[in-house]
Amino acid sequence: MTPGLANLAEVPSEPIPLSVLTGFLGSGKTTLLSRILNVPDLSDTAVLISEFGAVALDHQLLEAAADDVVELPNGCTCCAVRQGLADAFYRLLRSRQASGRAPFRRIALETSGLADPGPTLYTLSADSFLEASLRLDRVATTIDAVLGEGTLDRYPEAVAQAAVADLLLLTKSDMAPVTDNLLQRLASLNPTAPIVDARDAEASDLLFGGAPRALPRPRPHATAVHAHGIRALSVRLQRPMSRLGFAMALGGLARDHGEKLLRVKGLVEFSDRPGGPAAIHAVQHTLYPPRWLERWPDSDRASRLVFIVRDLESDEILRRFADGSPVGVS
Ligand SMILES: Nc1nc2c(ncn2[C@@H]2O[C@H](COP(=O)(O)OP(=O)(O)OP(=O)(O)O)[C@@H](O)[C@H]2O)c(=O)[nH]1
Repeated sequence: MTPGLANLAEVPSEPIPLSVLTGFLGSGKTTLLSRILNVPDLSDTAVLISEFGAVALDHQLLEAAADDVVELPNGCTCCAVRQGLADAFYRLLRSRQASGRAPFRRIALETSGLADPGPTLYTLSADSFLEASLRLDRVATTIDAVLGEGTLDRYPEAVAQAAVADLLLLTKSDMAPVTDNLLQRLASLNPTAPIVDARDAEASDLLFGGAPRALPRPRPHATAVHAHGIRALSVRLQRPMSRLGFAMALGGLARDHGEKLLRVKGLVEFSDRPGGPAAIHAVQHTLYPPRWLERWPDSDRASRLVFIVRDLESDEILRRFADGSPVGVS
């Protein structure tokens, strides 16, 4: 953060819902965002747009009146540009406070089409002011119904975007029917996110608050093999692990193989923490604090994890979680 910016901004009394809209280049993010922002109930939404390339156009292409639009040119939201993202949030919140108006009711962040959302989420969780001021509503990822499969084959960025999503939004289904293969692929990459045909859904539910009607999920495929040596391994733990045992297993994996561990996501119950399961997230070397859930989201009560890895053997993962009697499907 730029020195001094924190002093000029106050934490709002209620955290502001923030949703991140990500998805590969040209997959329909800006088009969808325009549709969402045109919903009257979603007025007073601030928008941050992070665009790849020196010439930023998306804010001009956004055919909607957002309350405030901040453009982050050249915004591959990774590495050094992360600081720009934190500063942009500060500026947005501070200028609103300076205007004397109540805080924004919500904020939408459109990432660049090449961004790995992991570092973006890290930026938000690593800054205490932003963490207190914002509440992550969801990460929604647009998937092009026409080009999606090929894009997932060719671009690890697209795989990371799909894996990190809380909601997968299929776009362009007016151009071609959504194929079973694409659904299968998405279900394997991300076993928890509902898959929604954006065309059929209420725009007001897509990014904030509501839960849009999802398509039936196909069963994850037993052989989800991806290009570039990237593949997904689903692991079910048959016995609850202790928090320490789990932290050592996942932490050791991230320490020794972080660059091969593109994404870990899961729902895990611990032997020494009764109550609901924890949502587990890791991106490469970064492990996020577990988010405790009050209850399991569906009838499946098994602890389960998905590892998206590059050139990492399943056995190397499974042996670390031996205390949980893991069963892996890749
Ligand atoms: N037919 C059809 N075209 C769409 C749909 N969504 C987006 N498009 C078109 O696809 C093109 C790219 O859409 P954008 O919304 O700019 O995609 P984006 O993901 O914001 O693109 P980047 O900012 O480059 O990453 C535009 O020509 C849109 O009009 C859709 O659901 N149906």
